[in-house]
Parts: sequence; C-alpha cells; structure tokens
Amino acid sequence: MKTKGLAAVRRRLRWRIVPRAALVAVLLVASAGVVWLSYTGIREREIARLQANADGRLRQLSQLLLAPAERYSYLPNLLANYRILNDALRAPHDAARVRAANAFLHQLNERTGTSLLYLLDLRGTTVAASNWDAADSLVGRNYAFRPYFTNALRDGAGRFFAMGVTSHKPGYYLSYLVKEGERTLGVAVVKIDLRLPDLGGSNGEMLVTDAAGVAFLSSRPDWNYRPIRPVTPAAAAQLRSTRQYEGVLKAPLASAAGRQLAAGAEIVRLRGGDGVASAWLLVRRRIADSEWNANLLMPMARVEDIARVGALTAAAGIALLLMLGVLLAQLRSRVRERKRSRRRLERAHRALGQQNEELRLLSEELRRKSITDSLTGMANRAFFLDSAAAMVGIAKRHGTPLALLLVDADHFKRINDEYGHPAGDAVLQLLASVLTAQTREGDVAARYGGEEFIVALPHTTAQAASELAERIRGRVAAQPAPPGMAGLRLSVSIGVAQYRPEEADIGETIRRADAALYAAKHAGRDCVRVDGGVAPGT
Ligand SMILES: Nc1nc2c(ncn2[C@@H]2O[C@H](COP(=O)(O)OP(=O)(O)OP(=O)(O)O)[C@@H](O)[C@H]2O)c(=O)[nH]1
Repeated sequence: MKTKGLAAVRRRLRWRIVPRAALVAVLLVASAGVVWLSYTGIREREIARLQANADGRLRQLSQLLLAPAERYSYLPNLLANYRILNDALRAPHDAARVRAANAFLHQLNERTGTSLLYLLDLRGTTVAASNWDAADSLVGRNYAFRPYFTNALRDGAGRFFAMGVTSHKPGYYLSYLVKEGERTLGVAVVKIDLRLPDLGGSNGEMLVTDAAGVAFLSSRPDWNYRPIRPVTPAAAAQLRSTRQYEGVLKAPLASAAGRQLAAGAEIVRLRGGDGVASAWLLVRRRIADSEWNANLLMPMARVEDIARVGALTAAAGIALLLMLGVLLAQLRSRVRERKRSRRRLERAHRALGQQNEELRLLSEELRRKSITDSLTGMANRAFFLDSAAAMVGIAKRHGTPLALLLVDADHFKRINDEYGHPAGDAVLQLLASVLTAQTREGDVAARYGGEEFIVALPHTTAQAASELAERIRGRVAAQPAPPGMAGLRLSVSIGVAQYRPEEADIGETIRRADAALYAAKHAGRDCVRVDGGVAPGT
C-alpha cells in the first residue's frame, strides 16, 4: 500500500510537476532572452539612427568651419608680393618703411575683416603687424616656435590652429613665405578668428578637436581646451613646444578610452562637474585637408530610456502572451475535465439504463411467475380470478353473456398411484395443452388447483360453452396413452355454468359450475353437465 502510494507520487512528479517546472523555466529564460534582445536591438538601432544624424551635422560643420580660412587663403600670397611689405622685411630698422608696412597691414586687416596680419623676419620676429599700435602689439615678438612659421620656411606655406600667445584668443593661422627672386625675406601671416557655426539642433554637443585630441571649439564653453581623452606624452610635448594652448589647457573630458562601436563612433564616459560619470555617444569625422576632427557628443541616457521602454513593452507583451497561454491551458484543461465528466456521466447513465432494463425484465418475469402455474405454464388461480372479475364487470355493463367451464381429470389419484407423481404431472400438462388449443383469444384458461382447470368464456352462453366442453371432453378422451402409461384411458368431467346478472361476483357462478361438475362426476364421469339453472341455448 505504502509503496504503491510512493510510486504514484513519483509518477506524478515525473509526468506532471517536473515537465511543468521545466516548461516554466524555459519560458522564463526565453522571455528574459527576448527582453534582452529587444533592449539591445532597440539600443543599437537608436545608436545607428543618432550616428547617421550626427554624420550629416558633422559634414555640415566641417564644411562651414574652414570656409573663412578658405576665403582668406589668397591673402598670404598677396602679402608676400607687396612691395611695401617686402621693403619693411628688407630693411626692418628703417622706421619709415616699417611704419608704412604697419599702416598698410592695419588698413588691409580692417578692410578684409581678418583678426591679424603680420610679417615675420627669418628669425621669426614680428617686423610689422596690423595691431602695431595696440597694447598687445605683436611687433618685436618672436614666433619662431610656431609651426606656421617653420612650415612656411620649409614648405613655402603653412596652416595652424592655436591660441594666440599674445592675444590669448584662438585663431586659424595661414602663413606664406615672402621671397624676392631667390632670396627669402620672411613670412607673411594671416590670423583668422574661428567660430563654431550654429547648425541648430539641440541633441548633443559639438566639438572641434585638433591632432592631439584637444577641443578648441565647443558648443559648451567649459569644454574648450579640454582633450576628450588624455593626450599622449608625445602630443603633450608637442603642445608645450608650440605653446599652442599656453595657459588654457585643461583636464581631459574622459579619463579612459571609450568603447569603440563602428568606425568613427564610440561610447565614452564623461565625468560631469558633480563627479558623476555618464555615458555619451561620440561620433567623429575628420575635417577635410586638416588634422582636425569634428565631434558630436550625445548623451546615452535618452538612448537607454528608449531601449528600456522598448524592453518593457516587449516584457509586457510577453507577460500578456504568457497570461493568455495560462488562461488557454486552464480553459483546455477545464474543457477536458468537462468532457471526462460527461463521458463518466454517460457511462453511468448507460449502466443505469442497463440496470433498469434488467430490473424491468426481472419484474416482468416475477409478474409472469406470479400469474402463471409453474407446472403447466397456464394462468394460475389468482390471475384467473382477477380476469374473471374484469369479465364480470363487462358482462354486467353490456349485458353480454359470460360462461365458465370447470374441468376435472377423472380418477387422477389412481393415475398418480399407478404411474407415479411425475406421470401425473405429465398428464396435467397434456390436459393443459388440450385446453389451450381449444380456447380462443379473449378466453382465459387456468389451472384452478390440483387436477382441476377452469375456463372463462366471455360473450359465450352456457349452451355454446357446453358445446366447447363436449369438444374438450372428446379431445381428451381421444388422446392416446402418454408414453410409459400403456392402457391408460384419459378422461375429464366438465361442469358448465353461465354468469347471472344478479350475482355479485364470479364466485357464485364458480359454485354453480362446480355443482354441475359434481353432477357430471356423479353421472359416471367423462361427460359434460350444464348448470340446471340455465336453459341450454341462452
Ligand atoms: N401428480 C400430481 N397429482 C396431483 C397434483 N395436484 C393434486 N394431485 C392429486 O390429484 C388427486 C386427486 O384426487 P381426488 O380428489 O381423489 O380425485 P380423483 O382421484 O380424480 O377422483 P375423481 O375426481 O372423483 O374422479 C390427489 O391424489 C392429489 O394428490 C399435481 O400437481 N400433480
């Protein structure tokens, strides 16, 4: 018993609980996977969208940024061929010539709208400048350390972005070698103010960085002169030697390299003023013909928010699907349970129907037995009396005749004694078959008791009944001796009576039939006697 219970629990564990737990685990893992995939997918898509958008803005920035420099690119060449300027370079100690050159540069600077125009001799010292009369005049100052000077001497021309060592204003420097025939006189320099063009759009910060990665133009003033990442030692040395950001270079925006995404895009962590680091998407684009980069930094917080909302939507969708699944499963199991119950009910119904049928047959059998004589198979006395009572009712109501035959085997005791009780039974069965054969539908023939039979004949007069009685008597008498009873001559005596309307029930009629039977016995047996009270033929 105990082991059976344990086995059942084990089966239940194996077939119900374990697969369900595994299914739940698989669904949970799959759901988490889908949520994670939708989160990363939306994040990647949003980054790609931002990057595409940033690319357009950076292209625009790089076109607009150098436009002023391009506009003034003719100037150094022009200056290099100006006689007044050549004269000043040739004779830097001639005050009149230098004055003329200063005045010329001043006027030209005013007219062209450049920031500064100046001439450097071969040692890099300013001979004449457009701001010669200002407090921070460049005249007399040496700029041999600036790349625009060295590059012009080496290549004939130079370009350079830097903070003004004297003015402390950022600018774009264009330089050109001044020559007279084969003789080099000096270098003409144009400084142009650079400004970050307004491109509109509020998403992100624009930065222009130089070869060392230092931002020199930024949409956020506090990010100016800060490298995005720490500069390399070589770049730092270079910056020092050219005094490019003299006194203004600040700490890097990010303390480490970012996570590279696609070409020109990475995620960097910038530490804000409050010391809290946040992720930014950095998209970079090289500005044509320069070592500069145009950069766009966009906060990742919005991207993360969008991805989170997407992932939450996916999670909600999955939760809804799972709930639907659970509901459907419950519905299915309920439908299955209902079907099972219906089948059980149908089975019970069928069994009940079968039992009912058996009971019906049994009760029919009992009823049949209760009204049948077991030896002869004829109706018994009780059934006869019931039927005869009903016949009396009809005869009374309609005034129709009703006759009775009381049939008794002659010397039956002797048959029993001579041939045995079973032989007597066989004779009784023979008599029953004769009676049944001679009566018609509507008549009731029954074993009245012992060796006595009774027949009720509705719509029949005593006269007609006596004729039937005679026929029965004759048939019995004509029966050959049953097997094993050689020499036996069977006979019956019959008393006939007709019901009288004044009689309360059939009992009276039976008594009269019995009297007629007695008369028949008395007359020598094997004959028919009609109750004297009834005239033959009525
Ligand atoms: N074998 C057999 N005998 C029965 C049955 N019922 C009654 N008897 C016998 O029938 C006999 C009737 O005998 P009696 O009443 O003396 O009548 P009888 O011998 O036929 O004489 P009469 O009627 O005067 O001709 C009795 O011996 C009963 O035992 C039965 O079912 N089977």
